[in-house]
Amino acid sequence: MSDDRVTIFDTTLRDGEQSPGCSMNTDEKLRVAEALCDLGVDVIEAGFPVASPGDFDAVSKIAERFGDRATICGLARCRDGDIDAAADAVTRGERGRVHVFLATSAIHREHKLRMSTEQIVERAVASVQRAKERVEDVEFSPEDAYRTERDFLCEVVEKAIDAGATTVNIPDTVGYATPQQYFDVIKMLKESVPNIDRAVISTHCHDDLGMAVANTLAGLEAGARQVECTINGIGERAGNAALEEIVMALRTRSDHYGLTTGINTRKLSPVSRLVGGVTGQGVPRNKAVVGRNAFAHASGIHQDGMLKNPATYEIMRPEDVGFVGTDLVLGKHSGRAAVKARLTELGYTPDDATFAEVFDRFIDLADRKKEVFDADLAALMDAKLSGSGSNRERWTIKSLHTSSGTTGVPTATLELIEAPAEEGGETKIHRDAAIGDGPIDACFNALERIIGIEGRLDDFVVKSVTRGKDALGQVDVRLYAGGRDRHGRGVSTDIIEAGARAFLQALNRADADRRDPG
Ligand SMILES: CC(=O)SCCNC(=O)CCNC(=O)[C@H](O)C(C)(C)COP(=O)(O)OP(=O)(O)OC[C@H]1O[C@@H](n2cnc3c(N)ncnc32)[C@H](O)[C@@H]1OP(=O)(O)O
Ligand SMILES: CC(C)C(=O)C(=O)O
Repeated sequence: MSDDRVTIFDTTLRDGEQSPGCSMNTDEKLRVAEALCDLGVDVIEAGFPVASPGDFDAVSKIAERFGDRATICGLARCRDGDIDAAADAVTRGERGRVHVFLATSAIHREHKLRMSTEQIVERAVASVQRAKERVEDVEFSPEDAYRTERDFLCEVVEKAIDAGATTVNIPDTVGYATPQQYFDVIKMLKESVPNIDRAVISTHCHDDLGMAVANTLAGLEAGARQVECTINGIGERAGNAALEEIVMALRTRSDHYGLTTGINTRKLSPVSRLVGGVTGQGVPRNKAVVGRNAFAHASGIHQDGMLKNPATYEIMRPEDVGFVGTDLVLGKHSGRAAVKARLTELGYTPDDATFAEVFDRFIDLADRKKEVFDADLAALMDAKLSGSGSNRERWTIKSLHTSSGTTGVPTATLELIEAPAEEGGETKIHRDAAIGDGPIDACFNALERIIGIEGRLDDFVVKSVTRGKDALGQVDVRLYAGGRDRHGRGVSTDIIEAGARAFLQALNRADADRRDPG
């Protein structure tokens, strides 16, 4: 491999699986392994074969089926049984790797392993040699390498390479290093270990302080050429470095890193969804690269920028990571540009006056609803278009208040704006209140009194435009008024308001005929 090509070692099926609640059965592991091959990872760490017969079976089957598409790796402690199990499983396929590890930091040596430094070196060397008898491709990890004394780390790494390790992995097992510190340790190994050129240096960073990806990238800058990572960053505790973030950082900032991978980035989002589904650990909306919000824009200024040139607010193209496209989410922070663009996409070409009115209704709706969907916007537009035909209706609602319940008389208090008949004329406000059989009936009675036209309600149909508790309700009314049948439509998250708007639209039509009978 050329010196600028980074080996992607995916450990979703091993370290990722160690994340609480993320364990996978053999079928699930096979599905993920196939997706990882399609994605183009170089090495799949498929499991820890000695851990259970099920894991042995999964690693063996993955090696059999996919060992010709990626190197399949099995993890082993420095114990003969572990190494033999890992070798037995991975050698079922064409390209197998055994990954042996042994902790080297003082705290792990003294409290967990209860071994001296001499014993550690001896056991590491013997284990690498045992693995080497079975496979050519052996990786060695000094667990908790970052917290290991530097001289001792150099010694273990050198001896592991002499024993046959072709990859030396430098784990920041507890996610303690900062990017600069991780850079320094990799650089130090490159400069101080005499035989380091005979092995690939690998990174394995945990995310306890949220620095796993930054540390991994720092490791690459210092000379590492393999990265261990997982889809969606799943793994022990806070997780591992996220594969999708590393790959897209290298690609997007190739000007800075000058490194490449063999990953087909268009598969990143599908693999992320697969792993999220199989593990039941969904991807947070704001997750970099693969989260639902990664290419979604909700604020008007950003939406306006995106419509003018996507490069204003996106540094990657959504299609390049497998998203259909940018999502301009309509809501209370949206501006005119985004709403107009969406209406055009939906096939509407409102004139300025119609758009101004629909935009006002949109903002009013967006204040009550988390997200305004296409169907909501279409309903606002349709309600407007099914109006009197003139751009501005003579009567519009300024405010509406109703009271109703199991006791007392339902009442409605309404304020209507009466638009001037001619340009430059005076706008008038009318107020009235009425009672009725229910709050909607009370609204209708108040509307009739203010406008001075009576209607006989023949039909009242209410339906929900979208789903959810805050869905927009649409009311269609048919009433006989001014000697004719009239239709009216109103939409609102409040069904009483939607009914009043529908009734008012029908009365506006009757009023237009009254004023202009011809
Ligand atoms: C940083 C990492 O991610 S390391 C990988 C972590 N992954 C796992 O643990 C995989 C799931 N684990 C398992 O299924 C089990 O723990 C097994 C099968 C590996 C071992 O199970 P058990 O034999 O019951 O041992 P247990 O888990 O209780 O303790 C671990 C033992 O391994 C020893 N050990 C830990 N790491 C190593 C190592 N790299 N090499 C040799 N021995 C080790 C511990 O000192 C301890 O030994 P002890 O029992 O003599 O005190
Ligand atoms: C086994 C090693 C590589 C590991 O997972 C760690 O140190 O975090």
